[in-house]
Amino acid sequence: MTVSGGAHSRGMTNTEALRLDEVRKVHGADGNQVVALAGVTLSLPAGTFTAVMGPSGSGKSTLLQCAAGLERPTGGRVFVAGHEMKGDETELTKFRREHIGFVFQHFNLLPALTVLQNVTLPLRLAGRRVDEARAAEVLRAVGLGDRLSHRPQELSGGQQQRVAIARALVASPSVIFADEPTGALDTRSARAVLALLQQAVRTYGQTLVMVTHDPVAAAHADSVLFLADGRLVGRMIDPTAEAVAERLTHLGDELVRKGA
Ligand SMILES: Nc1ncnc2c1ncn2[C@@H]1O[C@H](COP(=O)(O)OP(=O)(O)OP(=O)(O)O)[C@@H](O)[C@H]1O
Repeated sequence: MTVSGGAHSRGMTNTEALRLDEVRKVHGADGNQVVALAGVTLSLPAGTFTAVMGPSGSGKSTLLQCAAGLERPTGGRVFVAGHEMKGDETELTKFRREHIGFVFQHFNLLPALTVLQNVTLPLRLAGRRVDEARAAEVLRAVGLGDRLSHRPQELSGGQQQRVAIARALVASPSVIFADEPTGALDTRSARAVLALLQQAVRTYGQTLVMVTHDPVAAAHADSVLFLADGRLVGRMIDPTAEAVAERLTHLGDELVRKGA
């Protein structure tokens, strides 16, 4: 299946933020190979929020890693904001620093740095001008304006994840990739983080791709892509948690019937 996002329903521009052309990823050596991605083609417009779902082992993390330039595909091509992601490790690192933001399940904040320093670190690493006033403004927007000089361990899990979101937003990347961003949070903090991610897309026009196992989290996205056996097998626009859960159950049934 090929997925192509149309003009966005809220009237956003249809600039392409992410494109994958027949992306394949094979892990392991000859004789012991696992096909994690079996040729994925998709196009996501800028300013959209996309969730990626599928059974365990269906290739979600691999898709995210390849799309974000953290893993090299075995075949196919990845374009971010019209630029093909290619080159040696140094070029890829530079490309990621300029174009890609990350939000991880376990926040990945540096414990020795303050909240403000954590948020400005990607700009420093990229050799970009550090505008502390803007960083503080983004931290205020995520509800942490009074925590700038705190260390991550002085914050709750939900607050730490909001710092990580501010860190991703401050660099204005072409795409933010979030891997199970609410996986380590209680329900209430998860809801706040999801609302914030949604706001980043709706208010700032950020493009966001989120891997999740949770239909409630996926329902915050504009559309959900379903993966099975390393292939895109479906797409749902304007998802509800119930509809996503039902689609996932049927996906599981289909795989059981096929003997996967
Ligand atoms: N480094 C690796 N070496 C070998 N096989 C791998 C490697 N990484 C992933 N795989 C395999 O590739 C397939 C896809 O894995 P991936 O982690 O992308 O799935 P996933 O959908 O994210 O799973 P989960 O929901 O359990 O996190 C699986 O069969 C997995 O075992």
